[in-house]
Amino acid sequence: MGLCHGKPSQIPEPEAEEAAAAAGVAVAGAASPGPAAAAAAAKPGTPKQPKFPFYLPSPLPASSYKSSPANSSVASTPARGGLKRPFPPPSPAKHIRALLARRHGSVKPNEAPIPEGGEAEVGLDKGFGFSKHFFAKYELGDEVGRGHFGYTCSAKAKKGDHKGHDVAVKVIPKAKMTTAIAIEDVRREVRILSSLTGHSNLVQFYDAFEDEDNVYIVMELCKGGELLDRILARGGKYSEEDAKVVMVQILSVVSFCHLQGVVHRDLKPENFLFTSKDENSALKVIDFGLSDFVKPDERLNDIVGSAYYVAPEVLHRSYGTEADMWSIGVIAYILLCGSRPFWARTESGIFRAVLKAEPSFDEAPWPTLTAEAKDFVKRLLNKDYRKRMTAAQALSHPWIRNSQQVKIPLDMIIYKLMRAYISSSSLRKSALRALAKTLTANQLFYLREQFELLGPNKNGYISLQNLKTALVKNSTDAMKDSRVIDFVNTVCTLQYRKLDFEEFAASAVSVYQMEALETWEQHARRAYELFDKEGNRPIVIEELASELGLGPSVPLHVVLQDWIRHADGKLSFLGFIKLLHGVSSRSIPKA
Ligand SMILES: Nc1ncnc2c1ncn2[C@@H]1O[C@H](COP(=O)(O)OP(=O)(O)OP(=O)(O)O)[C@@H](O)[C@H]1O
Ligand SMILES: [Ca+2]
Ligand SMILES: [Ca+2]
Repeated sequence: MGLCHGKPSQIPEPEAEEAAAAAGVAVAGAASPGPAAAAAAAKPGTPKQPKFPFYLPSPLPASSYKSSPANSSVASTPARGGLKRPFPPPSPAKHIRALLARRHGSVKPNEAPIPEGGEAEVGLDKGFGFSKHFFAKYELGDEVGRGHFGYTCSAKAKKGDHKGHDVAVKVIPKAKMTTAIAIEDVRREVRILSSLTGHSNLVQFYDAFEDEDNVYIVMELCKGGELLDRILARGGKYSEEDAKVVMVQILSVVSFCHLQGVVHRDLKPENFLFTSKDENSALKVIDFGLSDFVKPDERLNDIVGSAYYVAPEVLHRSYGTEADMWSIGVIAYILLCGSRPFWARTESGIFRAVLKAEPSFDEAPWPTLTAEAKDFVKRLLNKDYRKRMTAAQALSHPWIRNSQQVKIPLDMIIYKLMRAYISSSSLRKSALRALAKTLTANQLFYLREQFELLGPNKNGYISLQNLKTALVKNSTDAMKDSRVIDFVNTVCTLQYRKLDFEEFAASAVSVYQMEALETWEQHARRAYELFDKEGNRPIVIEELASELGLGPSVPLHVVLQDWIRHADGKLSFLGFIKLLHGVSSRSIPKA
């Protein structure tokens, strides 16, 4: 395989960055990050950041970034304390050090060589059960890219279905698989990539091979380079219209993965490739090396991903598919303004910014961008994952929907919300029904699309069985591994009457997401008025306590006195809001 071998494509970052890293970066008002993040960030210093060929070489001190055209519009999270520090343009993101430590058995800077052999490897089974005949079927060509775990070459198929065609081969050296976790990750990467099929924005998997030295993942060759290249080639910024074209493709494939129960966990511009050099070329997601299966009601806890793109709840070690939506928010922010929303010179500084700092929307070009673009990004970069848009909701957002032809996909959040609704008391149901009556046309658009996807009968009703039918229509092999179907079965077996659109809307509205709206107060007040007219009634304290999951140790009369109106014993506005949230709000701490 003489043609395709590792070439040193990564050059260290400017020294100025390292010096600042050693000095540490101040994030105004930064409280200490969660214990997990603190542990991950415990080591001082930052590994050398690889430099991208398009990255403007800057031997100048950090302050002179300002004069660089690529940085003229930078926003600065750490600058909130007073010091203005424009950000350098995006560069390839490093994986989180805690993740690398887990995989390689010790904390090492990104670029440190992985020891070949050694104690950690004793007894590791590096057999994958893949065919051993890669070189009989393919002729390896030039290297087309590389990452931390492997390098990718073009290759020509010598026989089989793709005979004569160029393909891409990701070569993952077994010498790099020094822990059982690292091996398991490669197994999962192949399993996920091979089971997710049929989406036009997902790189097509063909085959997997292995020999003594490597695993070879054969897939469709994308000839158009990484999204990061194009962002940098454009000097960092996309027009809103161009950014939407990129966003639609990202959201479409990510919504597909999420419905299948796969969370990517490493969404960043380096992991999206264009199929050709053409301006309008399709975009494909690659690199499922950190992906995992996740059930809709499951929380993952390993710290995984790349620092600039990692969601706050990942650092808190409790997350699901919403973590990918945060990363998409970071990508959208970068596309629109050319700089990273959360930036610092050290990993721990980035984590502090992610956990505590609000990205700037005040500096150029934000004031010149549409209110809808800003709203779109803000609703992805919400630190509370429960308030963040899902991929299907983001596709329904007016910023996207008003100018792009998009097919709204089925959204698993609907299933989760419906399950909670069905097991709620009739009092909470009527509170939600009042809230649903205040929904705006935009919000109703998304819900109507979801209702249609569930296949209502000619009288306009759906039964819980429709939830299963709709999901099965959209399933791939990945769903078997993710056990999404098991979750949906638990919803379908609940006993409940058929729902018309009005009740469906009440069952599928997310109170948390509505709280994130600027107009929330108006929605809530209006809904309370409606509820007061139609659903409010005198409350027995014990009933309310059980509705809200308050245990016997809680002094009910003290806690609940603000939630009940003294004049008539009915729910107060505060009580109404508590009721809307229901029991689940008590089990999850506020972010
Ligand atoms: N199908 C493909 N067609 C063309 N180039 C590809 C393809 N797959 C990967 N590449 C190139 O190889 C690079 C490395 O691939 P990949 O991201 O899968 O490796 P990795 O080692 O897991 O990366 P990371 O360090 O991000 O974890 C990509 O960034 C891209 O430039
Ligand atoms: Ca990658
Ligand atoms: Ca990877």
